[in-house]
Amino acid sequence: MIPLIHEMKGKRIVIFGGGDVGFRKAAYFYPEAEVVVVSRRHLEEIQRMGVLCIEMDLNTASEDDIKKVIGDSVLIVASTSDRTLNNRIGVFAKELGIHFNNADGEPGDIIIPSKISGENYIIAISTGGKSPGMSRYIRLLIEEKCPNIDRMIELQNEVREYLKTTIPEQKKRNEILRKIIYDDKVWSELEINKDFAIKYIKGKYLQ
Ligand SMILES: C[C@@]1(CC(=O)O)c2cc3[nH]c(cc4nc(cc5[nH]c(cc(n2)[C@H]1CCC(=O)O)[C@@](C)(CC(=O)O)[C@@H]5CCC(=O)O)C(CC(=O)O)=C4CCC(=O)O)c(CCC(=O)O)c3CC(=O)O
Ligand SMILES: NC(=O)C1=CN([C@@H]2O[C@H](COP(=O)(O)OP(=O)(O)OC[C@H]3O[C@@H](n4cnc5c(N)ncnc54)[C@H](O)[C@@H]3O)[C@@H](O)[C@H]2O)C=CC1
Repeated sequence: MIPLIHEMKGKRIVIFGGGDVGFRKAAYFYPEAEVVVVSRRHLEEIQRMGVLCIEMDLNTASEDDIKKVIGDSVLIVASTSDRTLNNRIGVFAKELGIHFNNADGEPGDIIIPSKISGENYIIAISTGGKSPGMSRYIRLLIEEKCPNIDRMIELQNEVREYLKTTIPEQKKRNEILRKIIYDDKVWSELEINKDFAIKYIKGKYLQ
């Protein structure tokens, strides 16, 4: 499996199953994507979040009914509490050539990872389905150890642009930028705010 960052703006995603897991998956994609949740019952949290809720018993619904709600979606997620049903939806997805994620049952071709994101970055973590609990653990570890990633990226961007105008050798620029990332004092100043860190960097690295 290969991780990709996918533009989902305006794309339709259909989630089957409106329970806790369906809610988590819907919240993962909405509001960037258009999300439809098809289920016998929908949690109140799902009804309130602004996604389209379609009530349907998937045991009695015909193949046609199900394919109609799938429509021109780019991704189908099965998150009902019935494995056989999830797998059946997976078969339809394959027939229609649409990406498929299975919360429980035969794995589809898409895994939903743990995600850490800020304004300037996205980190996705997966264990290939072997231990979702570990994906969550690793996410919490990174969040705790690296709380100021966004600020460091902004700072690197500023210093980087400045260095391009003052130091012609790429290797030398690279060296300074790397030293800044590995300098604990930069991180502790960033914790207060970016201006403090810039002041420190100017004194130490940009003379
Ligand atoms: C394959 C996958 C399918 C998919 O794409 O959904 C899948 C499948 C299953 N998860 C199960 C259980 C748990 N899932 C979590 C948590 C998360 N699960 C997520 C993704 C995935 N889960 C995909 C693989 C991800 C990867 O590759 O690592 C996360 C990342 C994203 C999200 O779902 O939002 C989210 C963490 C978000 C975060 O906090 O960062 C916890 C932890 C907890 O809740 O504390 C537990 C209990 C502990 C445990 O089991 O580890 C079971 C039931 C097993 C059983 O019956 O016992 C199945 C079904 C099965 O395994 O058959
Ligand atoms: N991928 C993941 O991250 C995780 C997956 N799971 C698995 O995901 C599955 C769902 O878990 P929960 O959301 O907690 O269950 P839940 O019981 O809260 O929700 C199941 C939903 O499926 C709907 N549903 C069931 N049969 C239906 C039918 N015939 N027609 C229409 N709708 C139907 C129900 O109305 C309900 O909204 C479970 O099998 C669980 O083991 C559990 C934890 C994490």
